[in-house]
Amino acid sequence: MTKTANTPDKDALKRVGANVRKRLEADPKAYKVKTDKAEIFAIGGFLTGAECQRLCMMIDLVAQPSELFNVDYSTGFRTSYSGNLDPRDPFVTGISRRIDDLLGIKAECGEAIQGQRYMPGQQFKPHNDWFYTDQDYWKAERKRGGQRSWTAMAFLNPVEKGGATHFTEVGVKIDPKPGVLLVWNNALPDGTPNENTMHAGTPVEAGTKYVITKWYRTRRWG
Ligand SMILES: O=C(O)CCC(=O)C(=O)O
Ligand SMILES: [Fe+2]
Repeated sequence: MTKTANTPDKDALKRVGANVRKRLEADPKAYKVKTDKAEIFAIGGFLTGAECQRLCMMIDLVAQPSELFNVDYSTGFRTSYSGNLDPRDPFVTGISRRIDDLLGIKAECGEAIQGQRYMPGQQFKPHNDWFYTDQDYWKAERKRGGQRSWTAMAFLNPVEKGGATHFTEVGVKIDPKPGVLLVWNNALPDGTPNENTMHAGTPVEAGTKYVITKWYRTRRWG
């Protein structure tokens, strides 16, 4: 078998990686994390304070234990509460479009925005957002959009203590700061999954942590 056959969506991941990279590198608001292991960018002030507050309220309405209500493929160590935001809500649609525009990825490739809330002691242990294509779940995911390309994640509130996003292989910890959007390429420039994107939501020690995440597929999602 060829390498491409072993790495589904490789060419598409390579193409979207290059497009998004070019766009972010030309964006003065996007700060690139200084590492050659992964493509990670931070955009400060992506969401206003009012938008963050509204999103936190919406998350409280939909949040359910992540491990019970979401098929979590990559880890059994996700103790936060989470839930999808209603994609038909005009406010949610607006936020979603802004993320699509920032990255220049077609809206149809984006999954529904997921909200997540961590209380003290809760965490999301180290995992990759890309799918392991040798696992059973891949049979379904292959047909509903395929491999994940980029991830966008925004912090919505200040956390009293803990709750940093830790890229364990890169060795970078990003403290929650409301309105900051993190985006990263789950693939390498050649379109293969990047093991160095392993990351964790470290335990919240005091306070509550709210985030939204939007994962993009290489093809139309759903
Ligand atoms: O909460 C975090 O810092 C990480 C969240 C995360 O890894 C995800 O939503 O995929
Ligand atoms: Fe993740």
